[in-house]
Amino acid sequence: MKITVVGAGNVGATCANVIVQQGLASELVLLDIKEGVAEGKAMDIMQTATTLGFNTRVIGSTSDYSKTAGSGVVVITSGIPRKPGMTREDLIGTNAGIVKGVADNILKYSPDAIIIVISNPMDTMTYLAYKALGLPKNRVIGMGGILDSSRFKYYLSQALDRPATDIQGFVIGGHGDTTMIPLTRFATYQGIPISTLLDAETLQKVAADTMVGGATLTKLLGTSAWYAPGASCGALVKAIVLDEKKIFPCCVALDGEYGQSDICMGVPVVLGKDGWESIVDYKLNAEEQAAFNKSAEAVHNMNNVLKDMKLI
Ligand SMILES: NC(=O)C1=CN([C@@H]2O[C@H](COP(=O)(O)OP(=O)(O)OC[C@H]3O[C@@H](n4cnc5c(N)ncnc54)[C@H](O)[C@@H]3O)[C@@H](O)[C@H]2O)C=CC1
Ligand SMILES: O=C([O-])CC(=O)C(=O)O
Repeated sequence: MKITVVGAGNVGATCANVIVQQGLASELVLLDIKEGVAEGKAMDIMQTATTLGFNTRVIGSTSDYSKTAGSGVVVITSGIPRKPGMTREDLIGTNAGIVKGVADNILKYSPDAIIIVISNPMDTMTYLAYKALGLPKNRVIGMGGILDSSRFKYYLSQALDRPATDIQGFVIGGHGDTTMIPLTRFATYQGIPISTLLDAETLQKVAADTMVGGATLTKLLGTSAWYAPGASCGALVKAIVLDEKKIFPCCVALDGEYGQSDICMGVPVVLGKDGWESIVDYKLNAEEQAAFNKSAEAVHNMNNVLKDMKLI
């Protein structure tokens, strides 16, 4: 399958590298507006082919969307990242216009593509892509929940002093410092409920650390993270390309599920060749549903900014 990654910065280039190293694409196009950067990174990745043993053709493009024609999956990472002290929501003024322009161009050349949105504020950028493109809802997916869940499992593994790969855990809701919802009740260590292994105070700290996981990295790095975001996107692409039918929390258009409509938010979905194929109902308790509703209110408020910007 031909895959395009728009934005050849930290996240886009990492994501492209993950996709190529796993042999998920026959051809991968990396596109950026910065003259020569996508071409340079594509060439650099291609020069790992003999060492790592892959045969994907990696092509760089400076703003030439004709090179992306016929892509089956398109990942959108274009836009600015936050700096320490900022929220993801602070990026909307710059990134909304960028995402809208990119999405329009992508659709012209790849009308059948499944779109994965990464640019922040991701829930609102996914909603923008969904509304602006008019694609079937299963073909627009925001990446956030899988990353937040990997951070949740990381913090749980630190608290338990056990490997993160032996831990299951999901984060749903918005992809914001205050809107994400680590589902502590559902977290398990090889089938054992984690609530029986860690005290309530530790669990609360794990949830709080998870929610500000991106901000913590931004403070350390001076810009936001890229290895885990790139790997997370790679896992979503893999599930689509290989029609895996795996469950990942992704930001998708809700139509009554989890009590919300006219919004894109993180819920567990089954991913396969058609994009997200169904939403899994975790049957939230009253407290979890209240948190989900509060999260949705904040996301709706951000989505309304798109109307003020006359983008939808
Ligand atoms: N959803 C998630 O979980 C995550 C989202 N992000 C978001 O992803 C975005 C990218 O982050 P980074 O890669 O770290 O930033 P970066 O600054 O390293 O790269 C962004 C790239 O987008 C390019 N770009 C800007 N406007 C463009 C346009 N119109 N067309 C094509 N390319 C364009 C820039 O030239 C730059 O190379 C940010 O908005 C960040 O907040 C980052 C990590 C995780
Ligand atoms: O923290 C940020 O701004 C980037 C992001 O979404 C993440 O790493 O979760």
